[in-house]
Amino acid sequence: MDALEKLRELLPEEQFEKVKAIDNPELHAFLAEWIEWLEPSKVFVCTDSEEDEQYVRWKALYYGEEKMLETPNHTVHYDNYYDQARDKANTKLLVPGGKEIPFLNTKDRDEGLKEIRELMKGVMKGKELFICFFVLGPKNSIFTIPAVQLTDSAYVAHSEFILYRKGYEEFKRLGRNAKFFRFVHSAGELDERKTSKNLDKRRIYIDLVDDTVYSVNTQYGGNTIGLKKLAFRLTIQKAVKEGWLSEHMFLMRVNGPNGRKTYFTGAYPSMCGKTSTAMIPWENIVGDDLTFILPVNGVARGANVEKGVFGIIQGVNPEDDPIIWKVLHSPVEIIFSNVLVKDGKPYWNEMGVEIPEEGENHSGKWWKGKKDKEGNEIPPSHKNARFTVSLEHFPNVDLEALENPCGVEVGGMIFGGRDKDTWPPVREAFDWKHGVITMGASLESETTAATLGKEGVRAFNPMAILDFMSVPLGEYIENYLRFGEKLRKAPKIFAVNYFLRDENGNWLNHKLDKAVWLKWMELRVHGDVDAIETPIGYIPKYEDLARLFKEVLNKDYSREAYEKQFTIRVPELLAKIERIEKIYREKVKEVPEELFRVLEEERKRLLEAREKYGDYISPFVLERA
Ligand SMILES: Nc1nc2c(ncn2[C@@H]2O[C@H](COP(=O)(O)OP(=O)(O)O)[C@@H](O)[C@H]2O)c(=O)[nH]1
Ligand SMILES: C=C(OP(=O)(O)O)C(=O)O
Ligand SMILES: [Mn+2]
Repeated sequence: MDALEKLRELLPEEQFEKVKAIDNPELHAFLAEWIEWLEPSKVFVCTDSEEDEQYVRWKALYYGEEKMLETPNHTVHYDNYYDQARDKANTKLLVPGGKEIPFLNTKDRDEGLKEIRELMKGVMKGKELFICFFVLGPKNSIFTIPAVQLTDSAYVAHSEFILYRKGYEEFKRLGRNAKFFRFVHSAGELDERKTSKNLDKRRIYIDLVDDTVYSVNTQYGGNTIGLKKLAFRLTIQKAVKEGWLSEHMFLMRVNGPNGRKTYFTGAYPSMCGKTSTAMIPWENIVGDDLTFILPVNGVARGANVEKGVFGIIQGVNPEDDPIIWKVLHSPVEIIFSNVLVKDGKPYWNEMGVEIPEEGENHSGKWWKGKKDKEGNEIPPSHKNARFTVSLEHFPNVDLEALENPCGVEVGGMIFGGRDKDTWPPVREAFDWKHGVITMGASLESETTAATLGKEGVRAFNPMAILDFMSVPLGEYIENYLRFGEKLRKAPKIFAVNYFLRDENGNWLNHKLDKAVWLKWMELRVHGDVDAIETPIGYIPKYEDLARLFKEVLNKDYSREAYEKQFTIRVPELLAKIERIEKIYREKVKEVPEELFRVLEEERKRLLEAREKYGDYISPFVLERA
């Protein structure tokens, strides 16, 4: 029987007509196979209509995966107490023969498919299956990738409507030509709080052969929202094959002198400042998490893969994040997840206002001092609690850039992570290759609550992308290096570090200091200010930063603060090169030879500088040199 005939049997008339309207036999075969396998009691196919979106929103409430809050259009969703972050151990790339690839968590494809299919057999009995169509990147553009999501979680489908552009009409338009991604998700059996119950059987399997990702027995967005971190594995592979970049980067506009607009991308690991950088009130956000960068006529052009934000809520306060704060307190559509709720109002850690001493949170009924099974005190909200909201609601969104089918020209690319003692707050690479190798490929960052496991451990995390890497690292870096050669004028590369600490563990910078580094980088992209040459790149001159601190933050910036922050820390920098080199020599395969050459040159420059000036070199000393 052909797939369409089978679908006619499986679906009620009205739903069948919606899938039939898409002329794509491959899609029909995929849907027929999985509807039969999952055995849902009900199927709903979402078109791009407002009614269908409304239906999904309503179902999230009806099935109890979300609850209404006091403010209209606000809801709260809870994930299981032990399902609050990405599960790295159970996220696997399915590759034929189960080939081991350094740093990637692989599994034999046949075995993996067998296991996940068994876990999903009949898993939707008694549940409703939502079939949704979206696109990655702006519609009908050089960036567009269509995707279909199957899920029994109305919360997941609802989140996707907020975060991605609708794609039903796009599927209709593309017909048989659509090469599309597929996501199959089931939250599995739910407990009385409507959270996934069988966490021991939580699996996220990425089939790189069929561009399909399966996810089961989990609800946390990072594990389930197909178009976000699941699709990311597929797009990295695609980009490396086709010679472009798919990156874990924000995309933002920094406003220069006389109305000049310069676009920056920034790659920092999860929980290391992408959203809070892209949200700086006087600049403009285009995206906060995922960016596609294509070479177009010798220019790097970037576009946001998404149209919304799945942001970390802890620490959002009216002073540092006035725009997010305001949006979170306005009646636009928002899903709060894993926050504290009391009398219909959401609360979160470090929000800068008083928090009730009891209510409901990710642990169920909560009171101050409550402990979990492990004996740890449970804070009001989870560290990785989030808000989900469309970018259109932000007054600082650059809508033109967001929707431009050709994206925007990328002027600068930034790399950064949680580093307490090595990198200065901001510096510029000598050139593309130097930046890609000593900043991107050498990135390390302390682990955070965005993934399950121990926090605060310094970990190798090249381009902030290691958790999502789906090709051998050597190939990925090779593609990066070659990408720069396709450009007439490559973007400037910078590295930032917001997380320097002093001997007592205190931060050396305020959360908003990053706004000054951005203005400096914008000036550097256009050659408007000089800089100090150091062994590791160019750093700002004191005078320029002092002026910018005054102009941007109305703050005095002392010579002492500058000297402390921008001192070149030779021992730490040399130790880092050792670590990085060792990893690439011993663990990664087929590393481009130039990586070792560029690291060696950097080491030499550091050793020579140490000869002349000692271990800790003041920027003032280097300026005079
Ligand atoms: N100390 C310090 N913390 C920051 C800074 N920027 C962001 N954070 C915190 O880091 C966490 C993650 O930030 P976020 O921008 O959401 O990270 P993302 O996951 O990369 O988007 C939040 O708790 C922020 O409050 C900073 O400049 N300094
Ligand atoms: C969604 C995530 O992204 P980020 O923390 O980078 O915003 C995640 O890490 O699960
Ligand atoms: Mn973020």
